[in-house]
Amino acid sequence: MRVSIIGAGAIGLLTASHLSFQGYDVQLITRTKEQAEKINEYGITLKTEGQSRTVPIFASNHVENRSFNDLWIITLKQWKLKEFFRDWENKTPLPQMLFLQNGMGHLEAAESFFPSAPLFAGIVTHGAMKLDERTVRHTGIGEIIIGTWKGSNSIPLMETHTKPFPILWSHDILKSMKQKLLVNLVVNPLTALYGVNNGELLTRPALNKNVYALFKEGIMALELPEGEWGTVLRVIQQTAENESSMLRDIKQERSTEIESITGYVLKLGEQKGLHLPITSFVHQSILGLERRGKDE
Ligand SMILES: NC(=O)C1=CN([C@@H]2O[C@H](COP(=O)(O)OP(=O)(O)OC[C@H]3O[C@@H](n4cnc5c(N)ncnc54)[C@H](OP(=O)(O)O)[C@@H]3O)[C@@H](O)[C@H]2O)C=CC1
Ligand SMILES: CC(C)(CO)C(=O)C(=O)O
Repeated sequence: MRVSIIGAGAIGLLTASHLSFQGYDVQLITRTKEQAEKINEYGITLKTEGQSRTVPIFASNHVENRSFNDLWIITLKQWKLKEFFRDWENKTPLPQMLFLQNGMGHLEAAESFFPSAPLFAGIVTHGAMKLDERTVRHTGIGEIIIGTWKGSNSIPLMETHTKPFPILWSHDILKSMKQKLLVNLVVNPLTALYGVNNGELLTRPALNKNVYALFKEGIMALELPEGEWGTVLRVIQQTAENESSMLRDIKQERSTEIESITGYVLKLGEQKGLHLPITSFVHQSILGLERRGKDE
């Protein structure tokens, strides 16, 4: 199967190297020509605990042989998706597309831009950190869960339960997305506000209380059961050493995905007439930090 991965950041590099190990014919689409040249010359180096493996991958800063691709995996940040949608709107034929973003709302947007393309939603519970243009560290072993969003029920990637890169198929992807949204609602803004790794949310008792308070608002808005606390704890433990993607964005003074995570939950709460003061507080706080680099 020929797979193009759009976006060579942490998740793009991680996914490209593992799919290549699994035997897929992978093409990686970078934003810059320089990054593509580096990857073509030296390959991708994947670092895990005590191990380092390099794999040759073909990279380019534009999509080549569009019609011969079986699948595109989009690993751009949420705020880059609009540009991607506009670039490919009204262009046919389009291959199957799998979106791996955190947050919600992007699949509805994709559907309106690509009404005839088969769309898949995916959630990622791995932790990954891009160390340089061609090197990624797998900081937490999780899984990728995929489900149909629109148009096709055939699995775009083979299901595999093998660690360190399991790919699982969900028949209720919306539920899986809500569960992941709950994790990101709690972990991402709090780690970004306190400047701590994911694991410290649990090991510092004072922070732990805030994690739980935010979780309570989240399950109310998303109509999820109290038992989801176990899911939140499991992902935090699996990615304990990881800096959340939002913490990294704040540190690097980039935009965050706050609107697709906390903003989405606040809108949902508003529609349901719910009072979500802690969610609202962290939303405003992240917006404040996000603007800091831009305004000063
Ligand atoms: N990292 C993690 O541990 C996890 C991340 N996720 C989610 O996965 C998604 C991706 O995150 P992550 O990989 O960390 O983000 P990164 O910022 O590391 O990667 C995004 C990549 O997209 C590239 N890009 C931007 N514009 C274009 C373009 N026009 N064409 C091609 N590439 C482009 C960026 O390039 P450049 O840097 O050159 O601008 C960057 O390399 C997010 O939604 C995130 O929330 C989910 C779970 C865990
Ligand atoms: C799973 C988790 C919380 C890993 O850090 C993540 O999704 C992120 O950082 O955005």
